[in-house]
Amino acid sequence: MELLTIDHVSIAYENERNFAVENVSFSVSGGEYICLIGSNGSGKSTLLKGITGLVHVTRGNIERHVKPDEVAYLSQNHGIGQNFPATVYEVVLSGTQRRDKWRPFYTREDKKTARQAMELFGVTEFKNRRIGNLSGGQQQRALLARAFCRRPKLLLLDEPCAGLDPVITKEFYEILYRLNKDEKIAILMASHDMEQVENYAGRVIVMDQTVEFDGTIQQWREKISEGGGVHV
Ligand SMILES: Nc1ncnc2c1ncn2[C@@H]1O[C@H](COP(=O)(O)OP(=O)(O)OP(=O)(O)O)[C@@H](O)[C@H]1O
Repeated sequence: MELLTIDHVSIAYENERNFAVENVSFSVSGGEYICLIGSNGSGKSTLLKGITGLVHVTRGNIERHVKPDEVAYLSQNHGIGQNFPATVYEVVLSGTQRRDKWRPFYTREDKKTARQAMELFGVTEFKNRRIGNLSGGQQQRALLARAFCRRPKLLLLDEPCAGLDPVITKEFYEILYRLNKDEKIAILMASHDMEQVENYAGRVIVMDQTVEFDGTIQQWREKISEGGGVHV
């Protein structure tokens, strides 16, 4: 089942002749694990923001064949302010609120979902701590637990492990892989971490404003060995 169709999309921030993303087309199907790779400034984050609606798509069209609540987005860890006035439990629980069914209270079912998500992502022990007091990796896990509460079909991730140590990073990618395999959540992730891309991605899309390559990791390796690689 197709979740997302990106059709000849171009995105410019200011000057309409200076595109950060240019004429990009591809689609994402249920259960795929796709890594968007490319050098700094190649348009990966911009494309993800275009998909989420955070930036305006200048030309072309993005069709989402899923409800807005079925898409979750997690960006780079910029560190939540220490004084952010919510505990891990409150942040995770807020993920159960759906835009189409807003309620002024949480049900017993919502609380159970939040507890399960905290357990799954290993943040139960921090549940009463302010999220801003956690380490970067713990915060990212809590935010992923929050995203998971929505039962998303598609998870968009923008370098979610930037700045995290290698052990935490590996753990985080293992969680993502499990989500993809066990829960069949499709993943579209911008990444510079080629080890993770090699280990987990079923498909890689190489960007340089436009799509330079779209295929399996094996096909990508072959292209590189033939000398056709793009610097990432
Ligand atoms: N808010 C903005 N206003 C103007 N230009 C922007 C803005 N954000 C990004 N750009 C420009 O758009 C282009 C694409 O940037 P983008 O952040 O999408 O690349 P990226 O592939 O995600 O890079 P990185 O790997 O460094 O995160 C770059 O030239 C960048 O300078």
